[in-house]
Amino acid sequence: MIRKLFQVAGPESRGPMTAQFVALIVYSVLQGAAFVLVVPLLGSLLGDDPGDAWPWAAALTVVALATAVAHYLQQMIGFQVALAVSHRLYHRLGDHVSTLPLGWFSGEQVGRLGQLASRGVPQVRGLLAHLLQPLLSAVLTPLTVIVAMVFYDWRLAVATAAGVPVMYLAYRWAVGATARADEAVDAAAAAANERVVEYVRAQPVLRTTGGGARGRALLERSLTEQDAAARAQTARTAPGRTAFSAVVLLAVASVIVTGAALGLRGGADIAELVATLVLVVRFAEPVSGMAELGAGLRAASGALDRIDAVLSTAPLPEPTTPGPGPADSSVTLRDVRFGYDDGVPVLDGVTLELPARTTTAVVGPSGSGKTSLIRLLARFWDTGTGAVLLGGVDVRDLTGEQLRTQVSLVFQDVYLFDATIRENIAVGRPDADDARIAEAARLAGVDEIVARLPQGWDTPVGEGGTALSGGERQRVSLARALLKDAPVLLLDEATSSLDPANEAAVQHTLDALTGRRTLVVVAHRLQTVVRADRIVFLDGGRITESGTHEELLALGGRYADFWRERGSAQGWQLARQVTR
Ligand SMILES: Nc1ncnc2c1ncn2[C@@H]1O[C@H](COP(=O)(O)OP(=O)(O)OP(=O)(O)O)[C@@H](O)[C@H]1O
Repeated sequence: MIRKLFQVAGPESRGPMTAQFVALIVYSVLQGAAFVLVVPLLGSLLGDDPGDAWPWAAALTVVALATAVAHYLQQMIGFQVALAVSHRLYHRLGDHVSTLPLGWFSGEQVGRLGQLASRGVPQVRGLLAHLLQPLLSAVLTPLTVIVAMVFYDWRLAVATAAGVPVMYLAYRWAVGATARADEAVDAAAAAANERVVEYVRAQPVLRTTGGGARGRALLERSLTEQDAAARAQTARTAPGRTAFSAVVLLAVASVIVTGAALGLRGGADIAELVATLVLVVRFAEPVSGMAELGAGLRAASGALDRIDAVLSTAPLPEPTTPGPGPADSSVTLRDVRFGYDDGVPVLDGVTLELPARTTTAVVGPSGSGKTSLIRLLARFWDTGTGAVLLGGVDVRDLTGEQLRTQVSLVFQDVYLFDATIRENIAVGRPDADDARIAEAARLAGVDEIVARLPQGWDTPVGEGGTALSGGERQRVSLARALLKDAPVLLLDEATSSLDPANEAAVQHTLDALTGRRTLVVVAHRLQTVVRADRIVFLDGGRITESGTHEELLALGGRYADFWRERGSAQGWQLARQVTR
């Protein structure tokens, strides 16, 4: 865990963390030394001449003071290092995720990243600030004591050391049992949380369908399961903790018995023996404390693993120096094969030449790879084999900045910031003047939304844009893309916002851009499809038909089938073709 801590904290934190470890080691050894000095002190006090105790008392005072100073220093260093390292970790995570492929940012990853920021990094901070000291003291202080005991009575030292492996095994067992019980409690808590959120979110459905009682029963059941897991946790962890405490007590008792036997047989100095036994009892203190550290250490170790997993994710390779950049706004795919992590091919040998300033509609059944195709154009991922070229240059030879300048993308699931409409449009170009923002908004039909809202341009859109409808959000996103003014615009039309006002706005935008930009549109609107220079029909990751609307109708293939079946519909979805 300590190796991983150094690895995750990065080279800049290595120096301060080493200083913290040195301070911790010095403190733990001094603490052990202070315990050890009690032996000669007591030995002298109980011996023939108590006056011999003075030098030992002085030595103990000096070491005790040094221990107190070391304790203060290690605490101060620990807090400072913990703060600096957690601050650094936020930066490392932020810097690293900004180099990751856009495709990495799935909902699941974003959720995990949020958890890392809100809980994982603070857990690592807690490890540095609060857990390392008791952990190192639990190991180093007893070790110092055992080494020192060899000089007083090697037999007692051996008896004490013999208990260490047994205590270690008992500790592992106790911590293992706690870990398993905690996992069950965490899983039950997560399930109960999900149910609570689901119950709240599903209120409209539950009330309108009369399913309230059933929804509540599901919630009650998960809460009961959570209670049961918490009760089982106590039952499971109690034996381990009790066994560990018992083993520590037994180890101490066996040393006391050994000491007593040695004393009775006259093999040891009684005064030193009594003092050594006091030492053994103190030895048990930091060791017993270890049982309390298990849960915190496990949580911190899990957080380190998750942070390491993010930091180890390979970034998108980029050229270090910018090359010549795209010659024009043409788009080319050359025998592109691509699949996600599960290895199932999503695009299977796609070749396309889209000349500059043309409009291409990509259509096909759900799951045929349309969204994946346009996301590859924006380099969300790199192709498995084949190449994607913008203006004749492989996207892998473009710097991030060159790619961002060349391409704008309007997603289906538009994300708006919790800011005003104006700020949301200007997000990619904060320096844009009002006239340019107004022009982009007019082209995307946002001016009409603004006119309806009491606060106009300064209307806050709420978290994620919830104050606007899906279609309105997509229009704001379109205006944002227009303001950016990239030569290639990729648009994934939202099926969820096929209302006439939105359709007219999107069409207006596309008409205004036709012949001025290279447009690639995952199309769900008939208008977009019919007016495109070229329609590409994707099925099972392959281009099965390609041409103009008239050419594809004349071909009499799947596109023509669709046209005949749904030609009069406002919006459409193609069903996956079932082949037997
Ligand atoms: N991030 C992802 N990870 C794993 N698989 C994915 C991911 N995104 C899409 N897929 C899978 O890839 C295949 C193609 O998906 P894609 O979204 O490109 O299709 P589509 O034609 O745009 O579908 P739709 O019209 O329903 O949006 C589907 O089987 C989908 O489940």
